[in-house]
Amino acid sequence: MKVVKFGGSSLADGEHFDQAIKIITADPQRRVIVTSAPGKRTADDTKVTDLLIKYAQQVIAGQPFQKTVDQIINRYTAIADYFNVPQDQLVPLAKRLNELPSWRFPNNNYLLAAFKAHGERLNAQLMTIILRQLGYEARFVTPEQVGLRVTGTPNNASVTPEAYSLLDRFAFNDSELLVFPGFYGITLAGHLATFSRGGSDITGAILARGLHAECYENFTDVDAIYAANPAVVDHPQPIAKMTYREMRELSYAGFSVFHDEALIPAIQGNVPINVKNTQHPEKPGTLIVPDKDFQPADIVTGVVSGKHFAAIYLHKYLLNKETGFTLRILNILARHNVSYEHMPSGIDDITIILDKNQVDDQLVDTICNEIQEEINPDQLEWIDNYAITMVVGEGMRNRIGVINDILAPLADQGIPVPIINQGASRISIMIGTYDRDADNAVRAIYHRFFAN
Ligand SMILES: Nc1ncnc2c1ncn2[C@@H]1O[C@H](COP(=O)(O)OP(=O)(O)O)[C@@H](O)[C@H]1O
Ligand SMILES: N[C@@H](CC(=O)OP(=O)(O)O)C(=O)O
Repeated sequence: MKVVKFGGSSLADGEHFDQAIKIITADPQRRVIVTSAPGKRTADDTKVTDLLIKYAQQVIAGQPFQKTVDQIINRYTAIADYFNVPQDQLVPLAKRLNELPSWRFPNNNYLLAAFKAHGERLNAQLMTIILRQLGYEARFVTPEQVGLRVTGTPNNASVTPEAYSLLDRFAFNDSELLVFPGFYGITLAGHLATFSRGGSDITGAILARGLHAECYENFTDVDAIYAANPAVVDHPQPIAKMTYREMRELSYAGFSVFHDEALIPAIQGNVPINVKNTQHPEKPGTLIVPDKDFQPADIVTGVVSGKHFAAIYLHKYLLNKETGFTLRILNILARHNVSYEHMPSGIDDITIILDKNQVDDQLVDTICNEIQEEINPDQLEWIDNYAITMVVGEGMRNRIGVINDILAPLADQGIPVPIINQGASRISIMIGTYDRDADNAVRAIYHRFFAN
């Protein structure tokens, strides 16, 4: 059995639905289908998830929202019309969307999550209606019904171990297609909570593990995962095969094509992932497999840059002699619920790199004030313009001199490298640059390793 997830770009309109249904029905192994919310139809279109966020914000602010609701309903109606679905079949979907403001939520974060979840929920319902109308035995299944329990914050949830024991007990028959909404689960108190943005990939992976799929097919809008983001490098080389670890490092650092957290259930369940293009399903796409099933042909598999980083830099003489110094700084971060990404250090210096989406200006000031007061460093800086470039490849493991091949093209281009972190992972090297240089750094490194 295969779990098949379609991204928002693959379910944006009737034609894309039609193509997705051709893919689903072409292979009898494709039995579990995960839907995203309708994505952008054109470059300047708005994703349904973003319309739902607008709807939630208007409700919270007490502003008029009917225009936004109509815009959302129109997206589903346009898809239904493509398949001549009778109007009355959409009435329950529109009713539910209209009723959301009357639901009770513990706070506005839960409200936002529940609104967002409906993009995928209504799309899964619509997909079920269309499949049935076309004569297939299809069942709409919700996270509530299978026990997809989550914890954490309502808009950044994580699956619980209990969800897997509940999924294990979920029964379905050989002839039916199951259609699940992606992106959300149910909290222990019974509220809807979403994963972080792009999180339908996570639902697909949870179901692939929980229902013991032989493969998780992730359909998107590119022929493969490329060795560099196609928005940065012209016609980058497709990656035929890579390991879970490589993909996790690459997606975390910026390969938005597959969510980094979606790798975890696949790793735990040992389920291979195949990323494929909805428009070209005959192409092999990219296969993501356990380390043991992979022999690297190249030194580097991918190069990626993320610009959403900042750093706290501290200098203090005899830092190396002080016990508990790092612990005290990390405690300050932990008090404010801030995690860190990398922490290169020297005898008198330490740089703590973090995802700056976690902090606002006020929190930066609070954290820096607390560090100054508790640690009293000789120098303390908040560096806001870091970008992190990750060079990733299982093939780097036992190679000597890879770092030279990475740094030489950067030096040729006059790109300064304030930070390097090598050794923490055997399959990646982190290069810190200033954000203005990030894309050039990716291009320079890519061309050095993939010139031919
Ligand atoms: N290395 C990469 N290889 C392929 N696509 C990438 C890469 N890095 C970023 N992307 C982007 O990811 C997009 C697909 O991801 P996403 O928009 O989340 O798709 P979906 O709507 O299918 O979930 C591609 O259109 C491409 O712009
Ligand atoms: N619709 C959600 C979740 C998701 O995974 O979407 P997509 O498959 O279009 O990346 C979002 O936009 O974040």
